[in-house]
Amino acid sequence: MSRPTRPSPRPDPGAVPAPAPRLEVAGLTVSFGGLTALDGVDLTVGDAETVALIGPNGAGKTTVFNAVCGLVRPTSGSVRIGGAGAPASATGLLGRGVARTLQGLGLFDGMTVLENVLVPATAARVGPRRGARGGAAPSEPRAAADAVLERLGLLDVAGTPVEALPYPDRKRVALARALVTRPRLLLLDEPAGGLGAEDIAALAGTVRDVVAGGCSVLLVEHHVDFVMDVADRVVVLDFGRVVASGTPDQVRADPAVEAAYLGLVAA
Ligand SMILES: Nc1ncnc2c1ncn2[C@@H]1O[C@H](COP(=O)(O)OP(=O)(O)OP(=O)(O)O)[C@@H](O)[C@H]1O
Repeated sequence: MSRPTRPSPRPDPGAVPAPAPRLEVAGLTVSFGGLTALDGVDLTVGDAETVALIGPNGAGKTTVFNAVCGLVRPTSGSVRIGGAGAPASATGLLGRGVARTLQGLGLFDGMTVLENVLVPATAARVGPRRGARGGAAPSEPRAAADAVLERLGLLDVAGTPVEALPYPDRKRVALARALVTRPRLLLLDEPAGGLGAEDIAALAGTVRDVVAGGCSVLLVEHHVDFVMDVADRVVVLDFGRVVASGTPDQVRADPAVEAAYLGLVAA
């Protein structure tokens, strides 16, 4: 005897749809000629969440960032920021509330600390889509720049040419330049690289403050202790594939991660 079929539930027309994740990467594959740099990567970053992307050199971490920023085109798969496709320009990213720091810092030598930080603050104000991300574009670039320099302890060197500063201070300038636009999604490429223990502890505090303010963070980092300290979730890449993901404790205990990465770091 066949069972009576249960009517499928009808969608509730009054239901509020769940908000899209701040960042959703689905099935992302990127090939450079014959080299598959990313192979079906899935990754999400929720509201006010810190996700770390780790893996050995060449695993594909920076390529994920570049795809999120629209700098490399996916061979297949998708990148969605707040539910919409990745913009293809720097001002488009600013308008969507995305900011990024670079491994190589990318500061403008010959310009002061303040001038460096004013560049995106001004662009966020005059960009074509200001306010499109929900209204956080700084209304007054100078005030926004001063506020972020004070927050990061850089006010005293605001008038100093960036190239005259020691490396840890230049790294903080790069972070200030990203934070001045009050991003909703912050991409940090090796933020702890080249820093000593004291600066790494300060950086961890800044990341926590930023997240407490509602920003989501995706970071690429080789400094495992820093990652385990600040990340809510960790995604491990190896040869362009996700080999593990979970809380820091889950990932630390995963033998595949030990084999692919953590063992190498400890060695
Ligand atoms: N524009 C490009 N053209 C050709 N190959 C590239 C390009 N960008 C990256 N690759 C290759 O793609 C692979 C992934 O590189 P990617 O820089 O994303 O790795 P990564 O995990 O960020 O490494 P690292 O930790 O050293 O920064 C590497 O084999 C790299 O040589």
